[in-house]
Amino acid sequence: MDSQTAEDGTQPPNTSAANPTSKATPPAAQSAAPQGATHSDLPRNPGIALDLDWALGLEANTSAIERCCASLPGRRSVKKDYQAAWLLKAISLIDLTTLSGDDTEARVRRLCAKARQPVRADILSALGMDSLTTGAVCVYHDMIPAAVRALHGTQIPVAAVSTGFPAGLSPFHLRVEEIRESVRAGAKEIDIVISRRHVLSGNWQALYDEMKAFREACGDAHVKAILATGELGTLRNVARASMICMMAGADFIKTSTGKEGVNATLPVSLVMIRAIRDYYERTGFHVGYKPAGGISKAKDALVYLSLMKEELGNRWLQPDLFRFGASSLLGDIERQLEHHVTGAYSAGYRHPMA
Ligand SMILES: O=C[C@H](O)COP(=O)(O)O
Repeated sequence: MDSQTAEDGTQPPNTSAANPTSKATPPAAQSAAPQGATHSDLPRNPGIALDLDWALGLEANTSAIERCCASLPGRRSVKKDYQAAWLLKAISLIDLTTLSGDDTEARVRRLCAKARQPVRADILSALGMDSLTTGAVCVYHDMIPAAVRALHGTQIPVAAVSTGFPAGLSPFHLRVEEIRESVRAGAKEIDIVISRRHVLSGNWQALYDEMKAFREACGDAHVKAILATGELGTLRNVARASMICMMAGADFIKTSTGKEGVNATLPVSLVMIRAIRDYYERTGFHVGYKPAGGISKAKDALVYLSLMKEELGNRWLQPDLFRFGASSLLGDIERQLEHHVTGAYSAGYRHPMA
C-alpha cells in the first residue's frame, strides 16, 4: 500500500510548536524533532498511591494481542518521501546505546559524535534539513563522564543504565546509591531495572516500594523503568508490572535491557502502550514508552512508530514520550536514507556506530 494520503493514519508524525511546519517545507524536513529530548512541556508523572484493585484487574488476551500485532506490519506502510520523513523522526527518538563489557572512552566518544551528527551532512541536506540529533546517548555508569564531555554544547542528554543492570540483583542500598552517583556524574536520565522476582512472586507492594525509592533517588533526572519483559512470564504480568511502575512514578516504561533471551516485541509493546493509555486516561499523567533490544532494522522502527501513533497519537511521537533503545538501528536507517537520496545502497560497514 502506498499510503501518502491523509486518511490511513500513516502520514509523517506531526511536529510540535518547537518545530513549526511550513507547507513549502519538504515532507522529510517536516519530521524534524525538537532537540534536547529531556525537555518537556508536560508535568512529570508524580505517581499515585498503590491501587492494587486496578493493577490486579488488568488482564491480557494473548491470542487477540498476537493476532492484532501480526497484521500490523501489513496494515501500515509508508513510502518514498513520507518514509524518509518517518525515518528522520525515528533517528530523533533513538537512545543511541553502547552497553558492552569492552566499552572504552574512545568508543563512547565516537558514539557521541554519531549522536551529534547521525546522518551524513550531504544526505541530510538533500532531505531539506540542516540539523538532527539522536534523542540521547545511553551508557554504563563508568562511561558517563566521557559521554557528558563529548556531548558538551549540545542538548543531547546522557542516559545511564543503573541498579545493577542488567539483572538488578545487587544489594538494594547499592542500587539506590548507584542511581545517586550516576546523577552526580551528569546523567539526566536513569534506566533502572526492576526486580523480576517481585513480579514473578506477585509481591506488588515490594515492586511499588522499590520503584518509588528509585524514582526518589533520581531527583530531577528522569527515570525509565526496565521491566525485562522476556523474564516476566506472561503478558498479564507485563501489564500489571507496567501499571505498578507508573503508579510509583516512572517517567518511562521500557521493555528490556537488550540482554534477555527475548527483548522488545510487538505484543509486549501493545500491552505496555495500552497500560500507558489506561494510566493517562485515569490520572491525566503522560508516561513515555521505550522499546529496547533487538530493534535494528528501519522497517521495524516504522512499525513501532505506527503502533504508537495508532494507540496513543502524535503527542507520544516526541522524544519526551518515546525512545528506541538501540545500538545498531541508526546504521540501517542511515543506509535507507542514503538509498532514498542516491538510489543506491551502501554497504552496512560504511555506517559504523562507534
Ligand atoms: O537499551 C538498549 C539495548 O540494550 C540495546 O539493545 P540492542 O543492542 O539489541 O540494540
